[in-house]
Amino acid sequence: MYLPLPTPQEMAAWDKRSMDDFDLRPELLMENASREAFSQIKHRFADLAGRSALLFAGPGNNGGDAFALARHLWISGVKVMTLHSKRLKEYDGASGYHLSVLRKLEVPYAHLSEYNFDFIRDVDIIVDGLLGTGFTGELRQDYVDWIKSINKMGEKAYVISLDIPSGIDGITGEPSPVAVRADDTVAFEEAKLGLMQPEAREYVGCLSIKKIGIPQSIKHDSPPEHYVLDVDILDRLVIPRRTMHKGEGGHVLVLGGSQALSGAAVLTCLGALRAGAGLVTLACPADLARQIRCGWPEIMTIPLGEGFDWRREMFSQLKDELPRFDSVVVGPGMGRDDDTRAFFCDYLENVHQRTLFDADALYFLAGDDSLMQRISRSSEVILTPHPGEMARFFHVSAAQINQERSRFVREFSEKYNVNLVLKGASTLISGVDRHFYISPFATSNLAVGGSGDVLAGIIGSLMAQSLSTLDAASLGVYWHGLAGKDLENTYPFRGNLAREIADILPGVLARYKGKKVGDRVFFFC
Ligand SMILES: NC(=O)C1=CN([C@@H]2O[C@H](COP(=O)(O)OP(=O)(O)OC[C@H]3O[C@@H](n4cnc5c(N)ncnc54)[C@H](O)[C@@H]3O)[C@@H](O)[C@H]2O)[C@@H](O)CC1
Ligand SMILES: Nc1ncnc2c1ncn2[C@@H]1O[C@H](COP(=O)(O)OP(=O)(O)O)[C@@H](O)[C@H]1O
Ligand SMILES: [K+]
Repeated sequence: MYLPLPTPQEMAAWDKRSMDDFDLRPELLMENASREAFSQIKHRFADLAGRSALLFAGPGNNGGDAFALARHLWISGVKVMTLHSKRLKEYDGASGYHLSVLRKLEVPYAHLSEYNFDFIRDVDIIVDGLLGTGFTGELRQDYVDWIKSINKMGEKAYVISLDIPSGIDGITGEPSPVAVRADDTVAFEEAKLGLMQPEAREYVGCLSIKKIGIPQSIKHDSPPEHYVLDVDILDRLVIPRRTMHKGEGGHVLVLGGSQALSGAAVLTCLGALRAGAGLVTLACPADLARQIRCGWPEIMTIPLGEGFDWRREMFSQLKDELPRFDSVVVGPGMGRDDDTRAFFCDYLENVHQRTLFDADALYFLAGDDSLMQRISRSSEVILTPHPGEMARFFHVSAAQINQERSRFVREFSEKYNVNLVLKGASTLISGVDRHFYISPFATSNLAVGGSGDVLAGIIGSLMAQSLSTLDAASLGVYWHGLAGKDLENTYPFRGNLAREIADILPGVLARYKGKKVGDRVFFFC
């Protein structure tokens, strides 16, 4: 449901405790790691004998993984050349041990700085064991050159990165300044946080997570801060009882829409209905409600006041009705004028405890901290900003938010203690439990106007179906991402409508729920 995403520091602490508390020798963990990488290569090449492999071994334990892997390839009849970044005598510990075995087997090796890549004609397999979780800062120039050579040769060869593509920052996922472009990355024990960041996507290739024997109790005692959502989050949705009635599906109230932006509110309602809400009611200015009712018979409406504009006094019409709804989504297409703001302020005085704030509601909240104070520490409310909306809370640009997504989300959570969904590729969710949950999906098919309105409807619907707010957010973000990914098949060049995201929700759920994907991160190819 939630796969751990340790930072390099968290991972190093687990490694250390395995050795200190359980006497697990690093040579053993390295052997396990290399065997897992070996089985991934075997999965790609039916017959390994006679193939050629070039292994890049860096100065640390990542290099040691490459030495151990070189042995497995050699024994399988692969023509192996191992390139090491340090002088042979400088290798010690587990890496030194695996190197010594390699030398006894007389596996060919050469010092990287003395090796001329011009001699390489064709190579089948390139192993990137240059740098793993011990990589920090910017790459040294010789590493930049080696990585560029790997990428050049990789245009015609299969490239596998051990643990993480060399050059990728283990936290931010950014190439620093270049990184290996892998076909496969085999992450040892757990995927490192950087691998899930959008910046890392084009380098990681297919990601698989392979256990190397770190005791569960260690991970349990020192859990990481970040997790990635996995496909079995869909199991939170149970098959509906045949005898259920619509009231059991939950009743969502949407407060949104304005003359210029009626579509946003409709898309939210549609998202809620397609995500299984039994009933969806849209409350909006009366003339707008009349228009929407004509086109959308499935959406119930509460026409407020008269005309097309929101007014403060309209809230009195709604106030006593609020308790009959199971959740409320407020903001999509609502508009930002002063009268709308006044209505919104009145709503905040009487806020439904299961409220999702999106779009224009976020605009009002970001502009006035006293409004945020009214909902802060409400464990069941949720805010769903995109980076631009998040930026307003911090008086920075959307680009700055995207550069340090976790930091801003952490600061927001510490200040207000509410649930938050920071949208965009690799959407980040933070619950009042202070953990971070990352969506594995980066897909341009979701980057279309109205897509976020649909998401708000999905999460609102799940909140109305009695999931906890955090589960509703996690499941909603995953389901929405899955729909976007599925649309890639039909619309590889985009062009899908936001309403199509909503329309395929029940279908993708039926197709993917319960699907076993083993140790491969779903759709991370
Ligand atoms: N017990 C363990 O610690 C295990 C570690 N394993 C492997 O070991 C890796 C971590 O090993 P290490 O901690 O030795 O780290 P690395 O193998 O990533 O190497 C770290 C070394 O890289 C060099 N380096 C760091 N930043 C650099 C930069 N900007 N430019 C050039 N060189 C730089 C430094 O010499 C540093 O000592 C993991 O990613 C994994 O592949 C696995 O073998 C499993 C067990
Ligand atoms: N490249 C992408 N990969 C994954 N999800 C994306 C991507 N681009 C946009 N999204 C998702 O699409 C939705 C867009 O929401 P938003 O920006 O609020 O749009 P709108 O206001 O038009 O509805 C969000 O859920 C966001 O996470
Ligand atoms: K690597």
